[in-house]
Amino acid sequence: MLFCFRGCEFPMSKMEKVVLVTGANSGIGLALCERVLLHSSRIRLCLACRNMRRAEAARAGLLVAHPGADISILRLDVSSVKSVLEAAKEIKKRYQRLDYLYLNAGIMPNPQISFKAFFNGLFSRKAISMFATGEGLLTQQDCVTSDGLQEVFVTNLFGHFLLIRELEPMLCQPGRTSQLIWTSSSNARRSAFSLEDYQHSQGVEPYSSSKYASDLLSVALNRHYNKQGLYSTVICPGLVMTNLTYGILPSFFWTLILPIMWLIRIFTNTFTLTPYNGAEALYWVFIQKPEALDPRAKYHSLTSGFGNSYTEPKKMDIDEEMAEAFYVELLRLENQVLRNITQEKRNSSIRLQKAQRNQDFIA
Ligand SMILES: NC(=O)C1=CN([C@@H]2O[C@H](COP(=O)(O)OP(=O)(O)OC[C@H]3O[C@@H](n4cnc5c(N)ncnc54)[C@H](OP(=O)(O)O)[C@@H]3O)[C@@H](O)[C@H]2O)C=CC1
Ligand SMILES: CC(C)CCC[C@@H](C)[C@H]1CC[C@H]2C3=C(CC[C@]12C)[C@@]1(C)CCC(=O)[C@@H](C)[C@@H]1CC3
Repeated sequence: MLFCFRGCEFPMSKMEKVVLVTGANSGIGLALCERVLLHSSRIRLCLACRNMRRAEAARAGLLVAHPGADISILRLDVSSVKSVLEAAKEIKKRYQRLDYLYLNAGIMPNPQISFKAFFNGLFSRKAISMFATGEGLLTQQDCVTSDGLQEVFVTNLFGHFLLIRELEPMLCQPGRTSQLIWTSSSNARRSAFSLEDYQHSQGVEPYSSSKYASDLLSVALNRHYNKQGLYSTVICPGLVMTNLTYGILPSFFWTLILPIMWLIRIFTNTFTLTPYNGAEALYWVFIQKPEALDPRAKYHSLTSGFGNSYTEPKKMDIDEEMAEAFYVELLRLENQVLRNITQEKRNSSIRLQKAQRNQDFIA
């Protein structure tokens, strides 16, 4: 099918926008896919997930409601450098453009609630903000990946950074804009982050640190890439019932206290609760002109006491110099991991040659 555009004819497929969502097989990512498909049938959607069985199930579910939609799946484990490099290669092979890259995959491993802090906070002036941000209530236990990186840092931030860097030529094309949209959090806190330990190997709040890191990085990316037509935005989905929150407290408990949470919603509009409501700001950003978005604002999904969803920007607590210094550190780390991968490849090819020689000798 041909489509007329400014006097020249392009095949329709070239006009379709490409949307890639990491961690798209459940929760907020999946709800976003649903909303994007409801908005337009003329998009090419790619679900980038670490588990192909779950990805296929999500794709099948979306196709039931949107038969004929262009939905593909891609293997991507953002915590593995090798997987990110392979996925980037595959994306470049599959698509000629990338209009929206949703950096949504995220983890909060082994969360522990401080009930003492919760009850102290409940009877203080900070009660509302405690419910909105979860500040001081949660700690996590992190671990180190086979690449030698802190798991929360690499999953929530660095794997995505590598992906952006690998896809740079696709994302920065003349005469066209592309958008990066980070699923950050109101739990992001400056005091949980330190430039000296940006992977948060020493602390107990890697989640908060990684989300603050994504806020910093987004500001730096805008500084470096806006001129090339690439725009970065951070959003917070609010408190949403997903596998992530079911890791904090069991799902039956959340269901049990649902009436209490509806009540709390009267005081804080951050209890979006459903993935559909949580995806509000991610979708809102999708339908905006990227140039019109504030690079220093976080866009929050909010839901009123009556259940109406809307998006509101709030200025972030970001220092430009710190954002820049962090960006430089990430570039350094990128160099280091890429060098390691090259070395590993060299070593394995030497091992292969050795094995071949041994084989020839035995034979
Ligand atoms: N729920 C909430 O209240 C809030 C969530 N967020 C953020 O929203 C984002 C989505 O989380 P949410 O929908 O809540 O939770 P889910 O657990 O439902 O979704 C997380 C998604 O990320 C994927 N994922 C995790 N690790 C990796 C990895 N290494 N490589 C690729 N994919 C991975 C998961 O895949 P798999 O199914 O295989 O585990 C899943 O698809 C996260 O970044 C989270 O931090 C922010 C604020 C509040
Ligand atoms: C609501 C109940 C009566 C009691 C629940 C207490 C806590 C377990 C929650 C209160 C605020 C919640 C919260 C989060 C997790 C669960 C709470 C601490 C998050 C930190 C989850 C992940 C995010 O990214 C944040 C936006 C959430 C902020 C609020």
